[in-house]
This record gives sequence, C-alpha cells and structure tokens, in this order.
Amino acid sequence: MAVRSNPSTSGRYAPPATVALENRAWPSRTMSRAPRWLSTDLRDGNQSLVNPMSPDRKLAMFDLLVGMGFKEIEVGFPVASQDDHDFLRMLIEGDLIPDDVRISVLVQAREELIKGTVESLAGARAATVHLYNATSPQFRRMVFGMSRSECKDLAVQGTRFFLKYADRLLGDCDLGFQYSPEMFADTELDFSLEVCEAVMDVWQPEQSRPIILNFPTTVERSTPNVFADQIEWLDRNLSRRENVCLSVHPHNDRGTGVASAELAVLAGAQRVEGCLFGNGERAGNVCLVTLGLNALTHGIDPGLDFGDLNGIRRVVEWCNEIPVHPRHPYGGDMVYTAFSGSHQDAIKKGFDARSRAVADGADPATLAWEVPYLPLDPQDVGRTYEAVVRINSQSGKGGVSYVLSSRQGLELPRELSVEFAALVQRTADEWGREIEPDEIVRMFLTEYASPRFLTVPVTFRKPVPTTLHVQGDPFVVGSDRADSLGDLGAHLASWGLRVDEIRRIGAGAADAVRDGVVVYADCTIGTRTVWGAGSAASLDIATRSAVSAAITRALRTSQPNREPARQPLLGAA
Ligand SMILES: CC(=O)SCCNC(=O)CCNC(=O)[C@H](O)C(C)(C)COP(=O)(O)OP(=O)(O)OC[C@H]1O[C@@H](n2cnc3c(N)ncnc32)[C@H](O)[C@@H]1OP(=O)(O)O
Ligand SMILES: CC(C)C(=O)C(=O)O
Ligand SMILES: [Mg+2]
Repeated sequence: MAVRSNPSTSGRYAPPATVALENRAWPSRTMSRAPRWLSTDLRDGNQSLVNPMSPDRKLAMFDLLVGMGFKEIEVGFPVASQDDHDFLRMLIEGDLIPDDVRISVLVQAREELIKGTVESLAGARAATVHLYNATSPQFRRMVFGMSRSECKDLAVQGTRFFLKYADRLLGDCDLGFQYSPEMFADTELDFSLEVCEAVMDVWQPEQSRPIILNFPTTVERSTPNVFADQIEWLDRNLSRRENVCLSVHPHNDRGTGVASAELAVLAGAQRVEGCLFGNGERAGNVCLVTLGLNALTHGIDPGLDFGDLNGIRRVVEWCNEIPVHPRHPYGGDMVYTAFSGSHQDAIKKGFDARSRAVADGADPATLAWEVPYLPLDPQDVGRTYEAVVRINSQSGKGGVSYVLSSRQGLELPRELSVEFAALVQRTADEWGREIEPDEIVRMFLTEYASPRFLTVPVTFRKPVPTTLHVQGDPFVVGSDRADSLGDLGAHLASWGLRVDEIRRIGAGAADAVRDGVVVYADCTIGTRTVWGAGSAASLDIATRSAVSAAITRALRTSQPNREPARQPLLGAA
C-alpha cells in the first residue's frame, strides 16, 4: 500500500513561533490563588451554537452563572442581534443583575456599532464595554487590507468613540473598559504591545479606572509554553502595569486550552475568560469547570460553587443543546467510575483506609483525599460513591467486593471474593455487558446463600469440617452469648458442626450486620472446599444457614450439566 505524503512535511503548516524570553519565570511558579473569572457563555459560547439561546435559555444560563458566584459575565454582543440587545435590556430593566456582578458586552471597533452598544447599556449600574479588533498579519493583509499603523489606529479610534459616547450617554454607570487584540497569539508581540499602549494612551488607566487588556488565542496554534512566554513578556513590558488587569481568553483548537490558561496564570495573567464545559467557537473556549476544579484539587479556592455539578451540567446542556461528553473532566458521567480490576481494588482499599481513619477519629471534612484513581472526592461536586465502581468483564475481586460492601454491607473473606469474582467475570463475559450492582447482590445470594434455611434450625447428621468467617459481633447478639471464640466453637459443635476455626472479619457496622451476624462458612465436603453464607440475628442460625447453603451448593455444583446463571438476575426469586 502506498503511503500518502504527510501535508505537515510539505510546507503547508509551519512550526510555531517562539518567544526569545530570557530567564522565564513561569516554569518554576505555582498557582497560589484563583484568577478572576469571566464567563463568556452568553457571548462566545452563544455565538457558536447551531441555535443561539432563546431568551429563557439565556436567562437560565445567567441565573446559573450568578448562582455559581461569577462576578463578571459577558452577556452578549448587543448590536449583533435583536435577541442579544433585548436580553441585555431585560437584565437591566428587570433589575436582574446583582449588585456585585458586572456585566460585559462585546463590540467591534466601528463607530456606529460602539454608539449602539453604549446606548444599549442605558440604566446599567456597572458594565464593561469590550472592544476588539484583530491585529495579526494575516488579518491586516487579508481581512482589513491595512498596514500596522492603520490597524493600530482602528483600535485607537474605537477607544475614542467609546469615550465619546460613554461620556455622553452613560453618566451614572460604573463603566469599565476592556480591549482585546483579537488573534493576539498570531500577532507580532511588539505590535500587540504597541497597539495596547496606544489604546491605553487614550483610555488613560488609573487606579480608579483600570483597563482590562485581554489576550486571546483566538485560534490556538502553539503549545501552551509559547503562550505562557507571550504572556510573561507582556507582563514584563506593559506600562502602567498596576492599572492593567492582564486577562487571557484561550480557545481549545489543539486541545490545550486548559494548559494554556494555567500556564498563562503562572506567567502573570490575572483573569481568565472561558465557558462552562468548554463550549465556544470550534473546539471551544477554555473550560471554566475544569480550570476551577483543577484549582480546587490543588487546595485553591476557585471562588465558584461547583457543589451541584450535575445540576450545572443539566442547565448548560439545556441552554447549549450540546451534551457534555461522558469523559469530560470532573463533570462527565464516567469520570468517577472504574471498571478495571486493579483500579477497583485500589479504590476499595483507599475507601477502606479512609473509613478506618474516620473510625479512629479523623474528621472527614479535613482528612486528606487520597483515594487512588479519584482525583477529587465525588461528593465535593454533589456526586455519590454509587457509580465509582461498575462491573463488567474487566473487573476483579476488589470491584465485586466493593459493590457487595457498599450495597449490602457484606465484607467477603478474601478467598470467597476471589471465587465469586471469577463467577461474576464469567457471567459478564457470557452476557457481554455490564452487570448492575443489584444483579451482583442477587447473584451472590443466589449462589451462596440458602434462603430456605435462613431461619430454620438445622442439626447436621455428619460433622462438616468448617472454617467460619464471622462478620459482626457474635458476643452480643441473639442467644449465643459466649465468652470467647473457643467457647463459641464448642457451642456450635453441640449442633453437630465440626468447627475447625473461627475468624472475625468486618467492623460489623454495615447494614447487613446491624441486627445480627453474617457467617461465611468455608466447608470441606468430600474433597472439595465449598462456601456458603448465612445471615441471621443469632450466630448459631447464621452458621447453620451458611453451612446448609454450602452443602446445597456442593450437591448442586456436583451435577454435570449445571445451567449458567440466567439473564437478567434482577427481580429473580
Ligand atoms: C473572535 C470572536 O469571537 S470576535 C466576535 C465575533 N462575533 C460575531 O461576529 C457575532 C456578532 N457579529 C455580527 O452579528 C456582525 O458581524 C455585526 C452585526 C457585528 C456586523 O455585521 P456586518 O457589518 O453586517 O457584517 P460583518 O461582520 O461581515 O462586517 C465585516 C466588516 O467589519 C470589519 N470588521 C470585522 N471585525 C472588526 C473589528 N473588530 N473592528 C472593526 N471592523 C471590523 C471587517 O473588516 C469588515 O469590513 P468590510 O465590510 O469593510 O469588509
Ligand atoms: C473577542 C475576542 C476576545 C475573542 O473572542 C477571541 O479572540 O477569541
Ligand atoms: Mg473567543
């Protein structure tokens, strides 16, 4: 087969530009606090949708953002469409903007559009006008047909128009100003700086009237380290730095929007613009959920409330009419789920260690989160531990034990869990699908317990050599009060059981043993070791039930044509 030549090697795509930056500082910094966030869900997010949001969807998104704690929200491009304009008016006239929230609106550097934008803000208490024009060589050449100085002049004139109309029309508004050199990442750095300095010469930032300079990777083309270098270079070279809020607006065309934002913050960015779940043009704006929860998992308060992430996701999906990917960091359906055996084993051990620490007095609210394979405690984002472990043919004993323990409070002895996990795995292979937790519980009870004997006392005619694994406290339940495990063995022998050994397992606090004990009997029947399980309020009945179950199993499994487990087991008797 002929191999086609790769276009990247034929000169059609160029390697990224690099930045000559001496002694770059960002690689050795760590983030110590969250940046300011601006949500552009209602602007960059909305402008990228097949169906831009209807007014009720816009309002649901706005309420969500306010509820999460966003203090800066770009609510639209009011001169772009009647819908955007009307929504802005509704927010202002309906007094729907909380006092501590600043709205922002986007506009091109064109006089009539700036005038219309300023007019649309009449009555607003606090607002930022966000002016932009592209500055890259490609745009100057192909889109605007402008020289560098003409392109700079576009930004300068735009700022002047803004001042002119703002002074005339918005006397009482606490008005902020933001400028973005669109296509910043593709623009010569010295030219970006030149344009921003010229804009600042007009705006004259001061402590009481700062400026937001916002640097977008309008189309992400470089690796995040290059963007970080660009931002650190600006951080060093911008004048009036103390009155500049250095903001970034990463897109995700190369799939590195989050990394670009994080490295940019290390490089000096103080503010990040993005969208929830990474909605936005093409491959999206940077995802603010990921950024916020990345901060949280480094012990940094993101200043945003992610406590009901499923609820947040539902609103976002409804507004955007785009589903969130099941593997989306932190918010996807499957991101707290392990199917594979070794992961499940480690997760179960992690949870067990946590339970032990809590039982020893540790406060779960401050106990370090160390459960393997789970970067975040699912409960911190309103998820449960329910789906942390799911069972299919890739699963092992750790996962199966986790399900029985978390669902039913059953703490299986190791040898039994090995045996049962093999049965589950064979069944999953046979069925060719995931096995639900209830099916696993049912499968265990069907296989190892003998409901008929649960409450019926049985005397064994032939002694059955047995090792008992007792979950619960045999000394405080039922009528089998005994002073030691040795006494207990003697007592059980009086019922015809030859008990070779009694082992204690489990803490005994789980549902299954709250009112009694669970006994797992490891019986030697003929030449075989056969397990049975029984649960009852008193130890002797639980034991006889377990041994009876083992004998029944021994008979059943000695039949040559044993039927495979029937599918589905849910609801089976
Ligand atoms: C990277 C981003 O996300 S930027 C935001 C993009 N968002 C949007 O564009 C959504 C809203 N936009 C719109 O609805 C429309 O573009 C409008 C209403 C703003 C303007 O509409 P129109 O003037 O009819 O159309 P259009 O956008 O095609 O105009 C392009 C013209 O504006 C110029 N232009 C484009 N951007 C800018 C800018 N930022 N500043 C000044 N002029 C600009 C172009 O060079 C072009 O000029 P030409 O007509 O002389 O060739
Ligand atoms: C308007 C600007 C900031 C933008 O959205 C971009 O360049 O991506
Ligand atoms: Mg954008």
